[in-house]
Amino acid sequence: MSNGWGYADHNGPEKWCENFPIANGPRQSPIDIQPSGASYDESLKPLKLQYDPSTSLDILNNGHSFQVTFADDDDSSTLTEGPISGKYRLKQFHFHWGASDDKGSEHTVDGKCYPAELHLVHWNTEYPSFGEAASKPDGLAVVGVFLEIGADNPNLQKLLDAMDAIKCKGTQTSFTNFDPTVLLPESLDYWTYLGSLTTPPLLESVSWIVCKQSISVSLEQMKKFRSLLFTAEDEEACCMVNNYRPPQPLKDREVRASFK
Ligand SMILES: Cc1ccn(O)c(=O)c1
Ligand SMILES: [Zn+2]
Repeated sequence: MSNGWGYADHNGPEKWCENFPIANGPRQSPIDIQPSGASYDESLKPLKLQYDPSTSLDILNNGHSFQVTFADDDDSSTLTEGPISGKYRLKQFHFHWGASDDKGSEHTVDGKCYPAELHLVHWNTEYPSFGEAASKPDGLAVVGVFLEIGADNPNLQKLLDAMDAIKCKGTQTSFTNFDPTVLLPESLDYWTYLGSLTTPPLLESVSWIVCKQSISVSLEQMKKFRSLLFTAEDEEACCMVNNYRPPQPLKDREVRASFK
């Protein structure tokens, strides 16, 4: 396809259903989380995130976001407990953000948008690979963390410093010895529901785990996110902003809370 999917009017979220009809499926993401409609489930366990910094490999501009990819050939970096059963391996994390501070997150809370949202993507080791897991209803688990405008967040700085090397689509650079734990909020209280990838192919294989507490990002740091480009070096430059899918219908799903 000449113009693959993206976030512009001609290839953005409103058009994805043309090539990915599951876009109108029963368990699509993101959603608007309404805390008053979420049911506290005392059987939900605390999240257990055990990451080994030596598994971080590189940082890449893939033309939709920037992502840090991890070695996932053993159980060095895993998510267990929480709402899931079994063990899920960390594959990558990436962000979604807006052109201005009033939008950018994918999930919203009672309609509130955050300027950005972090996704930590894990796959179920019941299956042989990420690719296999991505097509199974319990194949993936993504931890979402909201970013809120506030104080400069020193834990984002290593990511921001790498951005000059990945300005254009298709560029990547080594990104080693990074522990994603530093990106998590103090409290790991969460909402959880069954959903999908928020980008094509929009597969309905994700157990979503959205943290109630946000982490901070400064206005200057957000400007750095917005300095990335959707486009390759030899194309007309287009700023990487508004790379988020809006909330989708909840349909016949419940959202559970790990906290009262
Ligand atoms: C696997 C996957 C792909 C895209 N996005 O946005 C996600 O959050 C997770
Ligand atoms: Zn995402």
